[in-house]
Amino acid sequence: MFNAASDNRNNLSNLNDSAASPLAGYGWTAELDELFAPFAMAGLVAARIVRVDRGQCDAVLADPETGEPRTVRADTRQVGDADMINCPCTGDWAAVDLSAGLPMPAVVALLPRSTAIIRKVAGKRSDGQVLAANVDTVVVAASLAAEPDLGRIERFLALAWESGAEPLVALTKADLVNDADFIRAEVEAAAPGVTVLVVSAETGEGMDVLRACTPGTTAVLGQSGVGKSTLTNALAGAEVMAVQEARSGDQKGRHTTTARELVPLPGGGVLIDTPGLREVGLYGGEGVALAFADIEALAEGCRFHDCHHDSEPGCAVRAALADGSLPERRMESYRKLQRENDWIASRSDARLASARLKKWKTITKTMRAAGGPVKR
Ligand SMILES: Nc1nc2c(ncn2[C@@H]2O[C@H](COP(=O)(O)OP(=O)(O)OP(=O)(O)O)[C@@H](O)[C@H]2O)c(=O)[nH]1
Ligand SMILES: [Zn+2]
Repeated sequence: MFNAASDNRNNLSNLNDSAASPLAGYGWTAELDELFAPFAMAGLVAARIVRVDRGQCDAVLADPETGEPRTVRADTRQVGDADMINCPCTGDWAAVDLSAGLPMPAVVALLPRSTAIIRKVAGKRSDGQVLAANVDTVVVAASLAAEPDLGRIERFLALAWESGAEPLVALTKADLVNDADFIRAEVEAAAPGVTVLVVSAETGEGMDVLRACTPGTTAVLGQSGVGKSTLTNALAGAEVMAVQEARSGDQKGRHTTTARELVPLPGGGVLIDTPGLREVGLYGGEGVALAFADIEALAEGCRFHDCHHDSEPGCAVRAALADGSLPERRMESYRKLQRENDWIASRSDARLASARLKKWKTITKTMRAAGGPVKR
């Protein structure tokens, strides 16, 4: 006899198959096939989160009826978490319950992330916030139309390295300057091990190389007005993101992108456009060391392995500063970001300790209410 339920499950597992999956264009992989298998068995559907709002999200999934990618609005309250880092975000892979009877589809689980771009939230608090998940390449966009802010680029790169994704710098609006190569060399010195591309969405310069450098999932980070949305539109070959109206003079304009959006690209891969970030606080980790790999390598040559590069004899870092091969500006930037990282690390310890204390208090309270630990 025809068994609708098992037939439906077969369909679902076919749809979730990496190569055949309609979500292949959204970054679905064989590894995700495996991770998702238990959820597929439970009749849940795999989806990629395109954007999040309060308690809800837009997620793209393979429609079980048509097999075509479809965007659904889904409730995310079941996967909400007190720690913002664990909350759903753009780029997350999710298990969605499409069962009839629910007021709307619901996200019931998030799959483990391969990478995550995390910043410290703005202001004095030390909490982390995920900007995008499961990203392969982070494009740090900076405009050639203004003096390059190397410190800011270094900060974005530290964040990018820390995410686990591959960083890349795109210097935008090349059509507005004549000395792009000079600026590129300056930026390259502040970005060891990172490809620095010169692009113009206006003339198309460098866009093919950028396209070739960004397979899989790419997130674009950068200040407001550097042309992130324009890049996204150029790569998507369509007006998917609203672009600012040019403001005369500074080429900066007002803030337009308000949400992180995941956009499929015609040649494969997806792009996550992010709103221009005013504050990009670091959230600890190895990102700073990776972004300043040149200084870390110099420090290997210091006489003392715990050299602070202050007044110790035989300091290779100070020697490089003295002969000019390491710019003072870069050294100061390194120290500043390191201090920031240390501060966040001390705060995380404090936070963990207080969370543990709270948990302990609840346990003791429960035990007391129950008449103390059971004695045998
Ligand atoms: N000449 C020139 N102008 C560009 C280029 N790319 C972007 N612009 C202009 O720069 C301005 C800002 O572009 P957006 O793409 O909105 O910048 P954004 O980084 O997305 O800004 P937010 O959404 O606020 O974060 C707009 O007026 C664009 O037309 C380019 O390659 N050449
Ligand atoms: Zn030293």
